[in-house]
Amino acid sequence: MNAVSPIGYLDALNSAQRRAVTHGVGAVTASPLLVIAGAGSGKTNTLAHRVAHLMVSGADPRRILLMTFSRRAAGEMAKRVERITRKVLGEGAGVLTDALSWAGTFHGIGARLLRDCADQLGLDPAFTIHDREDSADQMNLVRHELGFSKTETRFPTKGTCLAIYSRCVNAERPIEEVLGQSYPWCVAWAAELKDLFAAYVDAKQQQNVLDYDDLLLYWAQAMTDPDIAADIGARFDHVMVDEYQDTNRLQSSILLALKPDGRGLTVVGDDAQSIYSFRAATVRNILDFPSAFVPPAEIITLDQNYRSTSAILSAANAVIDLAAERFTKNLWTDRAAGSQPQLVHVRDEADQARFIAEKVLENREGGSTLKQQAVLFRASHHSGPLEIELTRRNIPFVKFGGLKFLDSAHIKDLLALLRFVENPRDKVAGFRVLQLLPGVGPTSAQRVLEHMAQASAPIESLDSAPAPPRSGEDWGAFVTAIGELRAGSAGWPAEIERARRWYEPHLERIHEDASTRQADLVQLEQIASGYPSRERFLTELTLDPPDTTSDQAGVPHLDEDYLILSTIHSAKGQEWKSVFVMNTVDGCIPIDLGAGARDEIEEERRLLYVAMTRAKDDLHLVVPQRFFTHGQSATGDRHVYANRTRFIPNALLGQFERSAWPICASEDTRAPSGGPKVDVRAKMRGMWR
Ligand SMILES: Nc1ncnc2c1ncn2[C@@H]1O[C@H](COP(=O)(O)OP(=O)(O)OP(=O)(O)O)[C@@H](O)[C@H]1O
Repeated sequence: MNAVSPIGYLDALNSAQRRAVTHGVGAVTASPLLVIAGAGSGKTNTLAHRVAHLMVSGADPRRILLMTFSRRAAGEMAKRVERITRKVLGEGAGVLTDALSWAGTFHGIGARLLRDCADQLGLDPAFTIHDREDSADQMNLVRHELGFSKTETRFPTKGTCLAIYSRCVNAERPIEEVLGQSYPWCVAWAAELKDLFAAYVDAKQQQNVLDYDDLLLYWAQAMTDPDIAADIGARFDHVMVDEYQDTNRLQSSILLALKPDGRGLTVVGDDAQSIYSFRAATVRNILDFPSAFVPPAEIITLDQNYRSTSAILSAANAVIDLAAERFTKNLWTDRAAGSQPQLVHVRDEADQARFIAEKVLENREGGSTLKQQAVLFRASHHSGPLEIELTRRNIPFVKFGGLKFLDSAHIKDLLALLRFVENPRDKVAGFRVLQLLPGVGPTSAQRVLEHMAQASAPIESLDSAPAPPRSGEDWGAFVTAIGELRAGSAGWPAEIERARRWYEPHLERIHEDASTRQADLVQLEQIASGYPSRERFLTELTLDPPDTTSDQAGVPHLDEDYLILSTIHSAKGQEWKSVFVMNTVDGCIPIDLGAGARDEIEEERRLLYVAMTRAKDDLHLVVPQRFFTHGQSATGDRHVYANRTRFIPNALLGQFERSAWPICASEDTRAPSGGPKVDVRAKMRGMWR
């Protein structure tokens, strides 16, 4: 055992943090706790200490449920817990933290519990999970079958249908209300949409697939049975939820059903950072939490910010102070003032890109690595011109929140194959895989799937399936490969290599750039080796796909230096020495919104606040004055003028230092000249006289 006193590891915490960490520890069961943790106030640190402290004080790690916003956050939390626990228990800490197996996202935990309790719920535990794109494809199939794709006036698209469905489910609100408030142009289709959703649910059940929403919906439904709720609730002594401001109604119902009296329940969040209402998250969850219990939950507020200089914090406070409704009080810091955040006016997006690239290099000359700097933007496509500029100058960067690694066609193909093997009734996966074979189109794929659907052993039935007419030898190779994969003879993760060997000839036939894509497949194989089974791999990857290739692969990039580009949403929970916020103009932040969307405007304000509070030492908000309009030729020069974001009105300008780039004397600052020094015209005339 280490010489540190058992409680010494809590000395570095401030008193509010320490109260949050030790709340109820040692009592038979802790009363419910809400930690309101402002930006940079050490929320993650505090939660990690609480988990460690519980374990050090004798709590069974297998009975701790920790739910975070992303899988990455769960992983980071587990590492921190281990570091802290190690200080007290030395080497023995590893055993404890390894046993902390119930750490993950709401959806991931839901999937595990549903498989565990499948027989009680009438579910087949081999269900597969559809990601958003698969779900939209499934919705489209049903929409087509019901004849809605051929209506005279245009029926909502598959994406809109899925969004409406998802909103109803997650917000636990009737369709009429959702349509009236968020999709008024679809109100006339309410009856058809209900039929569509009913058929969509049937199709998923026939195929034994669950979509993202089902993971929460089925879990919540399961919890309405008192015996099942008691059984699941009794598995955990402590339930902790991070980023509670970004949970939805369904998640809060689940939580309250897990621990109806709130004992052992801790939620942590910040209402000022609630930015996921488009996924039906509601800030009401955090506000209503204390009064859900009798006696009400204890509230501990963390309001000391350790991250930012006081000049940055003061500007961020001023921005959020203008919010219509707010519950946390302003943060304070004892960090030095530092320089004021800069509002930098540039001519257009091209200048914005040049400015950022130059400044980033200048910072690097000054001793900051690229990784200590981040460029944040509201929408993924905003970074286009910057990506070009960085590439041109050879400045390496990694982008978060853009096109996901797993969205590429070849990765989706290979995953669909594995999913089809896992659950041969999964039509969306089957449809995709079969059409990889030469000569197989939707009709012959459909015929094979129907044949399989009628068989009790679908994969085995492939032997007697009608071979698609033009698939030739590839059909036999496909049936053999899929049979071997299903039998699992190679074992996991070796079987992914078998899958890849089957897929590679098709990859080469379908894609011209097959060799670059092959490298991704090898990388996928590496990622797969980090999971214990095919089922876990597919589940976790579908639920929380890596943002970028390097996000998962990590290791080869660790020593390299690169600039971070990120959407504001994906920057949540992170911090950098220098932060640049692009396009700080109306129309970008707030993003273009219809009139009357007050709640959405408020959320945009919080987004700017989240972006600003990511900065430790310096912050630049860049304001391009004009934007080229889309839909014109490359040489066209139509543009629109932009205004500084409404979230920084004139009254707040004192919080910022303003400048223009490139630096040139503007007209009104040029010194009056007192008339021309040389009368050139007179000289010219004099030449000939
Ligand atoms: N008691 C403390 N003493 C010194 N530094 C601390 C303390 N608590 C936290 N910090 C530091 O403050 C910074 C912010 O902490 P952390 O990332 O946990 O904040 P957070 O509350 O999760 O932030 P956000 O909600 O904005 O993402 C980190 O650099 C962390 O090391």
